[in-house]
Amino acid sequence: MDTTRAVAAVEELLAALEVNEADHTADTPRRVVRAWQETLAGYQADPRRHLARTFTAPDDPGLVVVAGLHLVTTCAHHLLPIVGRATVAYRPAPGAPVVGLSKLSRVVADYAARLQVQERLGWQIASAVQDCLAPVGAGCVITAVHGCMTVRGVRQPTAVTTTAVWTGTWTPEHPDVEMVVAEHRAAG
Ligand SMILES: Nc1nc2c(ncn2[C@@H]2O[C@H](COP(=O)(O)OP(=O)(O)OP(=O)(O)O)[C@@H](O)[C@H]2O)c(=O)[nH]1
Repeated sequence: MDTTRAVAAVEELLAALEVNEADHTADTPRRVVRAWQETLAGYQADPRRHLARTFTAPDDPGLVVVAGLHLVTTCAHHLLPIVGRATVAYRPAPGAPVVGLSKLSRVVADYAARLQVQERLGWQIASAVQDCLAPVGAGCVITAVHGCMTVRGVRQPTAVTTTAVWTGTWTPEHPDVEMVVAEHRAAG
């Protein structure tokens, strides 16, 4: 990120919006750029790196579901927050290794630290698990509230959006998928 240019751009934005709240906005350009550096940190490295370290597992480790992951990302269309929760799941292939559970959360957080649309975010997460671990199936369910639908525009403060992506042999009718969806619901 070109921070000097970004600070100048926010200064220009405030000037163009004709807002000046004296000492309250004097340092706002620098604050805003620091916030964006944090918000967009996911562009700095490949989120899939978190799936490189694996551990041996039983021949048939069964279904792995991590539900209730807190999710904050940014709408690519309006630059407003999307806040919700994600569930990541996979069924390791027989004899295949597994990853540390926290790494699934790290993958979610890294892809979320980019400008996103919800469908693509879920697809990127599920695809990372599928491509890196080659499981029988993988999936990602996201339920989120979009700032662009709540604080502006259609102003629907109670609207929540749920998206689901399945990869490998998983289809919406697969029994594993039913359990993943149930766990996602149960996680609130
Ligand atoms: N599919 C999808 N759409 C999204 C997501 N986030 C925001 N949007 C939508 O992106 C669309 C952008 O539409 P535009 O007509 O270009 O923008 P707009 O005039 O601000 O649209 P309104 O929100 O209807 O006022 C809106 O319908 C948003 O609701 C997302 O994650 N997935």
